Order: sequence, then structure tokens, then C-alpha cells
Amino acid sequence: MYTRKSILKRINNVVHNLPDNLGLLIFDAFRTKETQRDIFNRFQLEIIKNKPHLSDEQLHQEVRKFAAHPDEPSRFAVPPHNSGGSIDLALYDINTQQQLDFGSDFDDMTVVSATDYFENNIKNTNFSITRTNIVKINRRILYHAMTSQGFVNFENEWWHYSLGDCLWAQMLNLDWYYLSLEQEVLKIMGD
Ligand SMILES: C[C@@H](N)C(=O)N[C@H](C)C(=O)O
Repeated sequence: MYTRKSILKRINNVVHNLPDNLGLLIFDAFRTKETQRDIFNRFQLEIIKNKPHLSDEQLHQEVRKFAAHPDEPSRFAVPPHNSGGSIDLALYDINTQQQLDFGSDFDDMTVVSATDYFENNIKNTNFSITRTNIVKINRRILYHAMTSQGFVNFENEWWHYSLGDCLWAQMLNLDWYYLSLEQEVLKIMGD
């Protein structure tokens, strides 16, 4: 797995500031456009299976809720993970070596993955009050740990954090500054 040095430095700060019994479980960081395309296509197939009635436009919108299109400059000049500025992660318990309960799996394409889902929809889940509170606290710990280092969270996914990429820039109304890490590497390697 690869990321930018500047992102890694901040991730190290996050780890350093976590309670002693917690660590970061990293699912994904930098992605090539090809990988981004594979993910987008895979998600599309999964959604077609579960919601076959959607029109092409509705399908596209649905997939975009959970994966950036690899080539959609009108939304992102550079897909967030391709810039090296995005990271997907969770917390784990160092003693048990188990991921903490975040209420949905990584890449679960349902509303339950929305970061604030358990803040707002407690009555709509079949989770116990205790589990709801645990999930809420776990999401909050990750959120505050990451945002304290300058990352922003993608609201549909409790696991996705960005810094310096197009998603981060849109959310903060700033200019993005990470170009495609893939292009930077190819340039260094002489294509
Ligand atoms: C696919 C999912 N893990 C993810 O990374 N989603 C964001 C929106 C992305 O594709 O950039």
C-alpha cells in the first residue's frame, strides 16, 4: 500500500494521539486509475443486482455515492485516491487485534455507512441501544482523530478521509493541491 509522505506523517500523528489500546487499520490508500475503474465497475454490478429497476443515470448517481468515477473531471479533476490524498481506515483494539464495531462493513453501500447515520437514525436500526452507542462513539473517535490532523471525512463513508485532494477541496471550498500520484510516479520512472 502506498500514500504520500505528508499523509503518512499525519497518519503517524493520529496513531500517536490515539488511546494506548487503539490502532489504525488501513484498508486502502493510493489507487491507480485502473484500480479505481475496477472498483467503480464492481460496485456498479453489485448495485444492478440489488436494484435492477434503476435507469442508467440513477445507477451512475448511486455508484458515485460510494466510489469516484475514474474519469469524471467535472466532479474530481483527479480521483481522490489516485491523488494519494485519500485513505480508507478504521480503528482496531490492539489487545484483541479486532476491528472496533463501526456498524457496517468497509465498502458497505448502504445508508448505514453514512458517518452520522447513528447520530440521526437511531430508531431506524435494529441495533440495540448499547451497540448504537458503541458504534457512535467509535465513529466519533475516528472522526475527531482524523479531522484534528486536517483530514475531512466523506459523509457517505465512515472510513474515507481526505486531505489535499479534490474531495477535501470541495468540502472546504479550497483549491486542491495533490495532482495524480500515479502521474508523478510515471514521470519519475520515465513512463
Ligand atoms: C470505494 C470506496 N472505498 C472509496 O474509496 N470511495 C471514494 C468515494 C472514492 O472512490 O474515492
